[in-house]
Amino acid sequence: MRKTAGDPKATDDPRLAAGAETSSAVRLDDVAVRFRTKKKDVTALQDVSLDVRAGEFVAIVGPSGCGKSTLLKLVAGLLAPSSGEVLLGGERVRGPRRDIGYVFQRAALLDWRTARRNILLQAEMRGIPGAEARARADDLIRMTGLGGFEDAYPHELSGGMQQRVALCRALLHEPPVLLMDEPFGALDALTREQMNVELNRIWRETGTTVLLVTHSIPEAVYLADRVVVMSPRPGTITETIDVGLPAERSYATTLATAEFGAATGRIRELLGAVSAHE
Ligand SMILES: Nc1ncnc2c1ncn2[C@@H]1O[C@H](COP(=O)(O)OP(=O)(O)OP(=O)(O)O)[C@@H](O)[C@H]1O
Repeated sequence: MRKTAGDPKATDDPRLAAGAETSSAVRLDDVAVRFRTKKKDVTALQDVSLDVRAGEFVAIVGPSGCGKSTLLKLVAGLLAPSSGEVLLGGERVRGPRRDIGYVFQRAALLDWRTARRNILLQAEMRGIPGAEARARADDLIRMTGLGGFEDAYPHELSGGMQQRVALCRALLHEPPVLLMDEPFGALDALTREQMNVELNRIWRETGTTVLLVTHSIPEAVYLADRVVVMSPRPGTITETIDVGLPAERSYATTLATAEFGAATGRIRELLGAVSAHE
């Protein structure tokens, strides 16, 4: 059951649109990934099964090299599983998917384009009509607090602002699924907190399903409905933790809740137990 602060029926949360609560947005069935290199074979993922509901926010944590990025690449169709099946919106993923948004640790903006034109690049690549794309870009610029910086070039923006531009670009085509690979890892602690608060709001406003890879346990618990904890390579899912917090979360209040303490404690225990065996 999705958690909301009040009566779910009384909200106009887009994530509660007809049927959205129960339908599967992303599904991995008994997936394994093996890489063959000249020197050795590496099993990156093994026995991974995961079902993410439409509108859900799932965070993935685990030790370095456990296959978190590999998992996102499978969902994006950038990589095929060695065995098992990956489904996006109920459809088997057979190649690169256009109906996703992807945000990486580095914003990867084009230096010679303004913030606005970096965002609109997504529309150009997809052939989204100009007027529609501009209106959507304006909405996103407002939503992410970039107003006033539309015409700035990347070097004139802070790291946090550059990541906001990358987020707008990833959301321009209204993807049902947003994949985020350690998107705030390069930001200072304060900016990272601000970005967490903004991402929580954007997630609620857009109704997008989010898969977030992060090395930060507090970030995972503050943002997610569920946190998937992975084991070292070959990456398997050790445990999935239901955070049990309402979707709308004030930062300071959330960090002081018993649910936040219990979830972060459990994840630390799992990851600690993992490193003790390494
Ligand atoms: N194209 C590839 N060829 C060979 N091995 C690969 C390839 N891509 C990933 N691997 C290996 O698969 C394993 C999982 O890599 P992946 O990048 O998914 O881990 P990760 O959990 O995201 O790591 P990190 O937290 O350090 O970013 C690693 O051992 C990595 O070296």
